[in-house]
Amino acid sequence: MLEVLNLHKAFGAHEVLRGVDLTLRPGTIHGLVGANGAGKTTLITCLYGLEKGFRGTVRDTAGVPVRQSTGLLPYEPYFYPRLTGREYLEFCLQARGRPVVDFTGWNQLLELPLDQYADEYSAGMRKKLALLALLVQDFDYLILDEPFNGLDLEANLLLKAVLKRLRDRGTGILMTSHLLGALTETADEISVLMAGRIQRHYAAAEFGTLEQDLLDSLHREKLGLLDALL
Ligand SMILES: Nc1ncnc2c1ncn2[C@@H]1O[C@H](COP(=O)(O)OP(=O)(O)OP(=O)(O)O)[C@@H](O)[C@H]1O
Repeated sequence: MLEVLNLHKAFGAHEVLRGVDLTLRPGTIHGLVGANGAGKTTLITCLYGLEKGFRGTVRDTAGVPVRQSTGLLPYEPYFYPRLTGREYLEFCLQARGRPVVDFTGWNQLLELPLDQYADEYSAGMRKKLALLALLVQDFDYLILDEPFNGLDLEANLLLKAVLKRLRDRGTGILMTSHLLGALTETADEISVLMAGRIQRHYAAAEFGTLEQDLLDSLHREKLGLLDALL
């Protein structure tokens, strides 16, 4: 299980995370929602060890380093210039000391031009390539920052099916999304990050309440303001 306990992170005087507790169990899809700037990406980068200077505990309870057991899909995947899609995939595998496998099967699904330079891909193709690099490896956990963003309709549908299958095979998946429908269709639980903490945690049976809660707060705060403007 991946475990985050009492996580605090500040950028200068700005306290972004103020005691976040979160767990990611194997065979579970855990959705993370929160407003723009709530700290979702910060939480993920702390969890993955890309951010320094945080307080609190971040660990895989199996005693394995998180980066070893876990694959990360960053919000904006980065590719080195003059590396083809295929070379990028090979690089990802070799960097982890894994044998280079045949990408044909997975790429029949994603249909990427693997022999073109990855830094010349469109935004959606870049996201697909970064996903492909995770799918060809066998991670215990996946952390996906906005995985549906930029994907075309077919890839969106495909990704939902892939995530459910991985979950059923035991992978633990933490993902952020602003598309509530994508989360409620796939996730087993959803946490809401607000004011630096997990304000509420919803089990699948309570997802209807989550939508209603968000709608209620929107009606109360923003739609009231809109009434005054239009
Ligand atoms: N390197 C940084 N230096 C200073 N402030 C930062 C840095 N990274 C993030 N922040 C701030 O931390 C806060 C949380 O940012 P973060 O990217 O984690 O939010 P988010 O929930 O992922 O937002 P979004 O939904 O827009 O992607 C924001 O106020 C942001 O400006």
